[in-house]
Amino acid sequence: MTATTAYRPRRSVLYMPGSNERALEKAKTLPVDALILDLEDAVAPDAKEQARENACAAVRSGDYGRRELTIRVNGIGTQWHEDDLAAAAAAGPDAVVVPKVSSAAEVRQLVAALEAAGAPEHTKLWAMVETPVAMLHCEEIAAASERLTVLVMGTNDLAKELHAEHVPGRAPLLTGLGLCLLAARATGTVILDGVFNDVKDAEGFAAECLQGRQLGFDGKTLIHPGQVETCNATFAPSEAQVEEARGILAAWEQGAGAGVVTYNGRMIENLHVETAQRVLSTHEAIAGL
Ligand SMILES: CC(C)(COP(=O)(O)OP(=O)(O)OC[C@H]1O[C@@H](n2cnc3c(N)ncnc32)[C@H](O)[C@@H]1OP(=O)(O)O)[C@@H](O)C(=O)NCCC(=O)NCCSC(=O)C[C@H](O)C(=O)O
Ligand SMILES: [Mg+2]
Repeated sequence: MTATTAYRPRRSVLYMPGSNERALEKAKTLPVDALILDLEDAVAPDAKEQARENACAAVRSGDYGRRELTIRVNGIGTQWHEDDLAAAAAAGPDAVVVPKVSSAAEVRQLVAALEAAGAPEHTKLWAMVETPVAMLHCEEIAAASERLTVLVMGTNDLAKELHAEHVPGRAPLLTGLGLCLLAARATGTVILDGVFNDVKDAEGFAAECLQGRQLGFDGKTLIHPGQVETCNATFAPSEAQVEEARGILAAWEQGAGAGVVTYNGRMIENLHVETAQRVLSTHEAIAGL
């Protein structure tokens, strides 16, 4: 397994249309870990250029504080892609998010284009995986470049491509989600769950956040400010998890040198200690925000 870089909280990652100036303004006040200023599906064709200008101006403004700021460009092969990519690279966001990436060759092409456009070193590539072909090549995609740091699930496109339905529990999508999770963990890449479309269904949203965390996602992409709080709480270790992690580490230290100890009657080996350390470093990173 590739070494994972230092943990940065990406519990809540909110999309907003680059054309929606009110949303761009509101985002400055929201407790999100990251923002995706969208130029793709949320923006009508006649608003694409204005959205591009707004998104690049937002990045240059420096007004978004600790929030990671990214721009989602239109996909490879669209009439807007090259101009979007060049403008985003020049603005220098934390990442350029590219939809519908389907191969390692595309990742290398995108990285070369970012470099040719003079993107600063800190501007990473986030690849959206949202088609069957991407699911089947996800490990190669994730491993194709060190500049690619995050995989983002596109569950609306995936459902469309599969001819699947959006149902509670997401059974039709689980194979694709699982393949991408395997690829992310095998390559040390961060992975974000897809969006939940019904902004009024708080219960359904909470259930899907919990499922995403249990599956192993690092965070979830969102479409509405009303989804942020639940998402942040779900993707942070709970007090009980933090207490348990501390207890495991204490039990391990007391058993100094033993290959196995018990905590609350359960077997603890070094792999459980690593999980406990990860829980605590996640907790500390979130507390430090
Ligand atoms: C879904 C929405 C269209 C709903 O909009 P609206 O009905 O206007 O929401 P509200 O009236 O409840 O809004 C209340 C206030 O919050 C602000 N707001 C709303 N949404 C956002 C947002 N995303 N970011 C920031 N601020 C937001 C409103 O401006 C109101 O502010 P105020 O008046 O000052 O109180 C809308 O939420 C929306 O457009 N969401 C984002 C849609 C989007 O970006 N979609 C693209 C990504 S999803 C996707 O495609 C993933 C993937 O590719 C896949 O395939 O799955
Ligand atoms: Mg999509």
